[in-house]
Amino acid sequence: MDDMVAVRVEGLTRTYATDGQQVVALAGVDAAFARGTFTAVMGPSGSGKSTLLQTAAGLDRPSAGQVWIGGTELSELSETKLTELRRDRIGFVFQAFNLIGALTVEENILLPSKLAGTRPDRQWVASVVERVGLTPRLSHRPAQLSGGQQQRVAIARALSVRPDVVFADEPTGALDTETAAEVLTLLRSMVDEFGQTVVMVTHDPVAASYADRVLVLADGQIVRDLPQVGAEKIAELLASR
Ligand SMILES: Nc1ncnc2c1ncn2[C@@H]1O[C@H](COP(=O)(O)OP(=O)(O)OP(=O)(O)O)[C@@H](O)[C@H]1O
Repeated sequence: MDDMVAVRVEGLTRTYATDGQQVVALAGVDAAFARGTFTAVMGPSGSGKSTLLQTAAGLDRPSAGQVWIGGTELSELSETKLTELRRDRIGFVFQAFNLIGALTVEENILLPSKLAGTRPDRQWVASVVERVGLTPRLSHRPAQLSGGQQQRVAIARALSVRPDVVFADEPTGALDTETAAEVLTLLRSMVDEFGQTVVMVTHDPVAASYADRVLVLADGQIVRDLPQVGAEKIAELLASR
């Protein structure tokens, strides 16, 4: 496996059986995500974006096809190994922040290392915390923070283990425009300054305009794979389908 590739999926297929009917959520997707890049995954509701993210992140098993995180192929892994891989090598950022209210900001950020029983790289964590602007807030609890600040905690937590990839599912969906721009600028800087890899599902062409690459899904397939073309052009492309 190419060292420059953070995530690769091949023939990724996910079908669901509901009421005796087969729903094809992903219909054989092939894609590679290079290290140090920021990709936006777009497409209409029901096109398979969340399913792509969930299967690529090892949260859900595909019906067929393969996923590699770094050099590791996931289908052979036991549930325990898969859980460890998710914890140690993948960062997650969700629309709803998903922080633990009873823990401080610092404890939330260090939680993945704590769960792994590993010693965090303090210098790395400090530089991430500094970059997201949370150094003065480390002893606060999530409820004492604004939505944008909470999402910055989630970003710092996702990056704390220096993952192979950060998967973000509508990370700005719950934020106002200005706060969303701050969060997207931060994700962008994590890629540019820290060489991290981000794959982000979004409905918002402006959010997608922060990425290097835009993948558009329709009916469980990639129908467009574009370099960054700007928010206006992205909105046009989505409307033309
Ligand atoms: N657990 C499930 N059981 C049955 N069908 C499902 C399940 N999860 C997803 N699907 C179906 O798979 C298809 C793709 O869903 P998915 O959530 O990946 O789309 P999406 O592009 O993320 O949509 P949205 O933008 O609305 O979140 C849809 O037709 C959906 O109804």
